[in-house]
Amino acid sequence: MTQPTIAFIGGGNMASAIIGGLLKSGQPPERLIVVEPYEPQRVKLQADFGLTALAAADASLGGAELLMWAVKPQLFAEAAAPCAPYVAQALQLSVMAGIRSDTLVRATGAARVVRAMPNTPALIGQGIAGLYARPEVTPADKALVEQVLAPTGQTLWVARETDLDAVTALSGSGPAYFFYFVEAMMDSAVELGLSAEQGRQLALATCAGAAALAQQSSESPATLRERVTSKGGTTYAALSSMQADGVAQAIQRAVKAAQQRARELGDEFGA
Ligand SMILES: NC(=O)C1=CN([C@@H]2O[C@H](COP(=O)(O)OP(=O)(O)OC[C@H]3O[C@@H](n4cnc5c(N)ncnc54)[C@H](O)[C@@H]3O)[C@@H](O)[C@H]2O)C=CC1
Ligand SMILES: O=C(O)[C@@H]1CCC=N1
Repeated sequence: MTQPTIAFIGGGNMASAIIGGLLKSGQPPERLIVVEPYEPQRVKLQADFGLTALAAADASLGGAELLMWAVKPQLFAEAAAPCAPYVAQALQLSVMAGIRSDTLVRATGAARVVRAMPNTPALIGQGIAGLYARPEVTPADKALVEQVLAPTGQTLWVARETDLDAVTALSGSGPAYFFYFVEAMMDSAVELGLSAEQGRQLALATCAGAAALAQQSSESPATLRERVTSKGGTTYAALSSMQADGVAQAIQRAVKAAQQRARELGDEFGA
């Protein structure tokens, strides 16, 4: 596939993860445009990627086939206004949480819009991004989006835009749930007399190993859990304690709270 010209509006964490992956996969840096108003971040982009970032939108955006929106949702309207004169013909790809595609269409005048919900393991090429395409998006557009995101990890298309709120709650925010669990494991390690570093090593190796086992095994996570749980043994004691504390229900309530907040963000910024 020929390499498209891609413009990023916002050159922060998420954009940098995607730019890093693109460059590694052979995208020529001269076909990347980044609009980034924060000077120290422009200097960093230059140092890390050899890119020259623009301080503000200009007519060079008109040469981009793909416009990638990677600003905070609160700043989208402000960021979009100066870009709008140049970008209506391009395919739009937004990673912004809570900016609905209708809002993007209104702000840019573009019809072809894909929304993505990535997650931070994208930084090491092990993310997963949920994707939603408006009906105007062509199969070639979808292939381009997959090509651009491939270096950051897996992709998963959803049929309805509202499904992205669930994706946000599962995999967008999910890394934070996992880190929270690891933090709690590390605190327990210290309480049990191990050092924090020993706790970190044991907790992370266990979680990484368990995740890899679950991915590679043909058995369900429930069956794999049962295999660890000897009757009357230590795991049984721990899982019974979790069950008595309603841990599964607490996780389900937390994920629903994230989904609800994603909906609210859409209402807030789509008005
Ligand atoms: N961090 C995460 O786990 C995830 C973040 N996202 C979404 O990605 C988007 C970007 O997030 P991050 O990269 O973490 O934020 P960030 O704050 O690292 O990057 C945003 C960048 O936009 C720049 N910016 C501010 N005003 C601008 C303007 N008017 N024009 C152009 N650029 C402007 C900022 O200087 C900053 O460098 C957000 O909308 C967020 O919802 C999506 C999935 C996961
Ligand atoms: O917390 C947030 O709103 C963003 C979206 C998913 C991860 N971070």
